[in-house]
Amino acid sequence: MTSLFELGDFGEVGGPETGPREVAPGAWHLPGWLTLAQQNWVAARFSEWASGPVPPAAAKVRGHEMSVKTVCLGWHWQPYRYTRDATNVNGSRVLPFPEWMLQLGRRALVAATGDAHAGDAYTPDTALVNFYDDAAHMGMHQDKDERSLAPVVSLSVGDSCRFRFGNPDARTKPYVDLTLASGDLFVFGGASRLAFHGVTRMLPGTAPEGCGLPSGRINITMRETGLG
Ligand SMILES: O=C(O)CCC(=O)C(=O)O
Ligand SMILES: [Fe+2]
Repeated sequence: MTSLFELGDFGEVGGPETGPREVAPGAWHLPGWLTLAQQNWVAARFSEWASGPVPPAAAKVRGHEMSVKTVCLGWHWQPYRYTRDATNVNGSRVLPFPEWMLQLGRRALVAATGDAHAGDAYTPDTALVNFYDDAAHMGMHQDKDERSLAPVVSLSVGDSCRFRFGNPDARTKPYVDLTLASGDLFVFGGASRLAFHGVTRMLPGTAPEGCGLPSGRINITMRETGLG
C-alpha cells in the first residue's frame, strides 16, 4: 500500500496565504492541509474501517440517536466513556489505532503551531471517525471524556460543513463559525481544549472531484484518552 506520506506535501493545497489561522487561543484552522491524493487515501481507509469488526453506528445520547454514524479506532467511544469493545454496537473489539495516524497527528501539531517539537510527546490512541450525510449535524459539546488534555486533531474529507467553535465556559457566544472543507485540518488544545464546538449544517454538493467521497463527509478526530 502506498504511504500517505508519499502523496504530496502537507499544506501544499492551502498554501502559506491561507493558514494556519488561530481562531481562538490554542485552536488553529489549516485549510487544504491534505492534498487531494491524501484525501482520497483517507477515504479508502474509511471504507476499510467501515467494513471492519464494528460498523459505523449512531450513538444514543439521552435516548436520541445522533445523526452522525461513528466508527472508532484504538478505543471505542460511547456516551460518555471509552471501552475497547463496542458494547453499544455489536460487542466486538475496535480496530487498532494506526501508526500512520499517530505520525499524522504529530505532523498536524507541528503544522498548526509552527513549533517543530509540538508533536514530540503526542500519543493519540483513539480516533472517532464520523460520517455525515446531507442532513447530519452535531450539537455544541465538549470533548471531555479523555483523561489527557493533549490536543484534538481533526481532519475532514468530502462535503464541506459549517463548524462552530466556541469557548470552554458555555455553548453560547463567543464563538466563530467557519467552513471545514475537504482536506482541512483543525487542531484544538491548550486554552481551547475544552471549548464547546459543533457542526451546524452540511453543505451538500461541495466535495471536490477526486477526493474519494462524492457525497457526505468524513471527519476524523484523534485524541489521547489517557487510559494507558
Ligand atoms: O465533525 C467535526 O468536525 C467535529 C466532530 C466532533 O466534534 C466530535 O466527533 O467530537
Ligand atoms: Fe467534538
